This record gives sequence, C-alpha cells and structure tokens, in this order.
Amino acid sequence: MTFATLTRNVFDIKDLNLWYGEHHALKNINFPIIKKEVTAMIGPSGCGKSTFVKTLNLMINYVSNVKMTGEINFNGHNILNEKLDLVELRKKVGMVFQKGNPFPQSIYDNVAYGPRIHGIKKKKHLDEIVTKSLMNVALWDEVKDRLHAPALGLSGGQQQRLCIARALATKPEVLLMDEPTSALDPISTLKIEELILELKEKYTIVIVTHNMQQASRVSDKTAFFLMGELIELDETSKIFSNPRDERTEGYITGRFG
Ligand SMILES: Nc1ncnc2c1ncn2[C@@H]1O[C@H](COP(=O)(O)OP(=O)(O)OP(=O)(O)O)[C@@H](O)[C@H]1O
Repeated sequence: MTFATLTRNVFDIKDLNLWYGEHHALKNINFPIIKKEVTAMIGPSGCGKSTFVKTLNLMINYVSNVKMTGEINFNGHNILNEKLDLVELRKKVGMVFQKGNPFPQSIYDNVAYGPRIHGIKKKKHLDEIVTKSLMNVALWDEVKDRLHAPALGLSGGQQQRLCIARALATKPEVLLMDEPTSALDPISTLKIEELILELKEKYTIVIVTHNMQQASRVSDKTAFFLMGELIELDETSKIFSNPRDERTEGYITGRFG
C-alpha cells in the first residue's frame, strides 16, 4: 500500500515560507488538506490567501523573484524538491479563477482543450468527456444545442461553470478556486455553491472567499490567514461559533478586515 492510500491528506504543507523579493508573504505555514473535503480560506485583503493557493499547483512559479522554503507534500511527494512534470501536476490540481476566463473558442473546444493536450484525439472520446464535464456542472441543458458557439457569448455565471467544466475535464483530484463567485450575481453564486457541494463527493476543493457566509455554507474546514500567517484552521462550524484565537473572532465578527 502506498503512502497516498494510507493518508487522508491530499496535501500536507510543512513550515512553508514564501518571499516576493524581500516581502515575507507566507510565514511558517503548516496546513493539512483532507481528501474530499472543502477547505475555505478567509482573511483580509493581502493576507496571503491567493499566494498560498498558487503554491499548491506551483502556478506561483510564473511570478518572478519568488523564494520558497519548507515542504508542499502532494500525495506524499514534496513538489518543492522533486523534479516534476508541471503539466501532470496541474492536471491533478486544477484551478478556477475569480472571473470565468474562457478561451476565445467554442464551448466544446474550451472543455476539450485539456484532454487534447493530454493526447486524447478520438472525437467519440472527446464528445463523451465534453458531455460529462458539462453535465457535472449543470450546464449541459443550457448549451447542448450550441456547443460550437463562442464561449464568450455565455453569461458570467455560465462562463464560470464552463471554466469549472474545463478544469474537471482532465480528471483532477483537487480543484483550487480563487474567489470563484466574486464577479457573479446571487443566483449564479448559489448555483456555484450547490455545485461545490456536489463536487466534493469526488474532489478535494480549496476555495478562497471573502464571503464568510459562503465559507460557512460550503466548507468543512476553514483557515483564517492574517499578514502571511495561518492563525487558525479548524472545523468550519468551530471557526464561526467558537474560534480559539481572538484575532479570528475579531475578523469574523467584523471588528477588522
Ligand atoms: N507578484 C507579487 N509581487 C510582489 N508582491 C506580491 C505579489 N503578489 C502578491 N504580493 C503581496 O503578497 C501579499 C499577499 O498577497 P495575496 O494576493 O496572496 O493576498 P490575498 O489574501 O489573496 O489578497 P486579496 O484578498 O486582496 O486577493 C500582499 O502583500 C501582496 O501585495
């Protein structure tokens, strides 16, 4: 039996420090992320939430002048030390951003993009993946008659669901979501939240959110960050009802932030 099957932690982050040049943006972060749970990250602007999420699939490598120390163990492998195929890592750890950012291509081609990169060429196989991925995000009925129309013609909420379908098409284990609903209206937001609750049956999800009601609605665990430090990580119900740290309490009760 491998390490990965023995542990419930998909990620195990140990003593992670990150600097942008001289700026110490993440300070000694120790953070387990548990399989098939939703983990929400909250904290005031600039506290390091997005930075942390971008370390998990090494998107952070695109930023110049970044230095990291510590360990980011993904399924038992320290991705900071081991030579890795980054395309493979990002296949397993998909990411969805604040604003749906479909490619200027058809709905179909957006979803088929990842599988094609990974060598799937047969139309029948691609058709199956596209259909399934769009069904998974409850978009199929809305777009099945216009799969070859431009993705940019969809509404904001539909574009965000399309981007989630695009991330799911490569069969990831983990889905990172950086403020996925901040540009959406309440109804589209609700649809994405319902989707998150369905997706956690199959995927491990990490979501950055400024909306504390959202964190309490969708997540199992909540992590509170402040000025680059992980102040508290616990069951979401505990964080919002009886946090250990007074800084967490100050933030969730709106005393600062
Ligand atoms: N590319 C960069 N170069 C230099 N500093 C950066 C860079 N990206 C982020 N920072 C700094 O690192 C700190 C953490 O930023 P980060 O974007 O991770 O915060 P955040 O909690 O996600 O904020 P927000 O909620 O506003 O999105 C901030 O002080 C920010 O200014």
